[in-house]
Amino acid sequence: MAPEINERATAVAAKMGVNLPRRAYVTFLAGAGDYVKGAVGLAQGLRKVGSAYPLVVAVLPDVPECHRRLLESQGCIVREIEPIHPPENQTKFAMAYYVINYSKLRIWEFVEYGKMVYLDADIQVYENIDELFDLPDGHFYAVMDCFCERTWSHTPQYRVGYCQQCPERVAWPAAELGPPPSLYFNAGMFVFEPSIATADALLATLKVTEPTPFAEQDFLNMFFRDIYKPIPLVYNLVLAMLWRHPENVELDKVKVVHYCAAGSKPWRYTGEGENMDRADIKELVRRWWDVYNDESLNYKKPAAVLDGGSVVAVEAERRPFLAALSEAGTVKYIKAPSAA
Ligand SMILES: O=c1ccn([C@@H]2O[C@H](COP(=O)(O)OP(=O)(O)O)[C@@H](O)[C@H]2O)c(=O)[nH]1
Ligand SMILES: OC[C@H]1O[C@H](O[C@@H]2[C@@H](O)[C@H](O)[C@@H](O)[C@H](O)[C@@H]2O)[C@H](O)[C@@H](O)[C@H]1O
Ligand SMILES: [Mn+2]
Repeated sequence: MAPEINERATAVAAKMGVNLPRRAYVTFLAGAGDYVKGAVGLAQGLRKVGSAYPLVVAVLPDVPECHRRLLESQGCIVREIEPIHPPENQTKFAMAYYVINYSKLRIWEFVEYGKMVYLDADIQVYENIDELFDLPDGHFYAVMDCFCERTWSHTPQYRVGYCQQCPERVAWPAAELGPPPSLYFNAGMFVFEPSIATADALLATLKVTEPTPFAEQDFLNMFFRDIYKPIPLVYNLVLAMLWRHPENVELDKVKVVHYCAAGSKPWRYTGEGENMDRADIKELVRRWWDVYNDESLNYKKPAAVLDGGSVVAVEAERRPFLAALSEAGTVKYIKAPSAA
């Protein structure tokens, strides 16, 4: 079912006193730069795989009007969020711009949705992953990260060569360093349940938590440690896995690709940078551009539009689902507007 119909079905069902669990994908956009291409590509990718749920884009105030209109023209639901700044301190973030990523935490306030799947804007979805919404409530689902890239050089695990992706390669030196680190997820993709109580607890805890190099990713790992459940790597292929742990990757089974390795953002890709001249990276970048450039994936206005609270369907697009609702008198068919 197209996301718009799903949205409207939920709205109509709610009017009938039936509460369908509202579900949506959500991404985060900051600044006036080129990450908007990532968000547009993600909207098209989700459409290409037939996702039943809409894409919400949480935008910081510095996202320009033209980028918001562009996202809406691609069927996205644009929601402005207030920035979140971490406590002042001298932390050197792994990437200076990571400081803006704390604002991602605002998505817990999107309580009009019962369950959401967060995806970074540098992620692309190549196979339908709607099944993630059916994972049992009460847990935080995400894919385990890798500690082998230089971005981890500040950590003890990097220094001793330990990685959770292959704990048998170098055993954790418990005698010297105490218990091994808990399972740690990449925060570019996760399944969560919005809640004001959780949003308040996140903000209150952040106020008294020292920022660390991986910013909100470190913070989320600390906050959700007790309910974190790893999900298969097919849901978030952190590109470095291709050269750090190829034995853990079956590329033809991967559903979601996360272009987070330095130099791999498709809209900035030049082929320069470590590992960027690999054939698999070139192919994944090409696939991203195939979706981004596919005009047939552009958003088409839905057949059913809300008109002052009731669902009005355009005759030309009589759809079984809407026809059923029209029997129930909840949908009124109107003549298809003549082509402008
Ligand atoms: O200038 C920026 C930088 C980051 N982001 C958002 O913040 C997310 C996290 O940053 P990034 O993906 O670059 O981090 P990485 O996964 O590469 O470490 C991005 O995917 C975007 O959704 C953004 O919108 N504008
Ligand atoms: O703000 C911290 C960011 O931390 C994560 O990115 C990292 C992490 O994956 C490392 O393991 C990689 O080595 C590194 O390349 C990559 O950038 C998230 O993808 C991103 O959404 C965001 O939370
Ligand atoms: Mn990312």
